[in-house]
Amino acid sequence: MNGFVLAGGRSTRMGRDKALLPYAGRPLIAHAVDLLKMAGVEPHIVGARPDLAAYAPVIEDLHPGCGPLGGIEAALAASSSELNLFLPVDLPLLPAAFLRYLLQRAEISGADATMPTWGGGPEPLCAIYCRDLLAGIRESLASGNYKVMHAVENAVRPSEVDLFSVEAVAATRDDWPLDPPLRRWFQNLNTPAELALVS
Ligand SMILES: Nc1nc2c(ncn2[C@@H]2O[C@H](COP(=O)(O)OP(=O)(O)OP(=O)(O)O)[C@@H](O)[C@H]2O)c(=O)[nH]1
Repeated sequence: MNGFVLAGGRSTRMGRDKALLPYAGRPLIAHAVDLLKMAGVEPHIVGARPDLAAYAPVIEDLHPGCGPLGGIEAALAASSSELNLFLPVDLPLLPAAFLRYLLQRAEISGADATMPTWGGGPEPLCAIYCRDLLAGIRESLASGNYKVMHAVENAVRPSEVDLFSVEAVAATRDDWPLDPPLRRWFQNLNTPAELALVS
């Protein structure tokens, strides 16, 4: 299975490139690529980032400037896998055990999209998408709608989206790590203040 770190963002809120931002002594991109490897998927980086090629093969967006949806399009277009795991570059506290669960869940359910919700909201950049979503995603891009959630809903029938609550699943599992605590797993680092909170 292929895994993709979305790394083509502009990091305007952080004020410096998030992919190369040091966290626990290593750049965020290194954490994200290692997370994919620990989950057992083949890592790739998506975005106009030839400077990150030492970490994993880089795939450039086919339609730059469309945000993460442009990265998802390029990844699905290049992928040889039926199922594809996506991760943003700025979630260093997410445990590999959760990604392994996500993969297992997608393989068992056969859903076209497998997506966690956390704190009541969907996490469409930390999700598994079937390659067949490409056509629907391209329709959204062509119509100028770059919202990932909208594009996924457009690309699949609701019955084919497996949207599940991380908190509800966590309550049933005793093999998920307690450190970092669940409330921090999806804490993405958008601003210097958010970075300071986890440093
Ligand atoms: N491939 C690709 N990835 C993107 C693009 N825009 C954002 N991303 C990635 O998507 C994830 C979430 O992006 P955000 O943090 O919301 O956006 P950002 O542009 O990095 O940061 P801001 O400029 O502060 O909004 C990050 O991992 C980004 O690197 C894009 O145009 N192409």
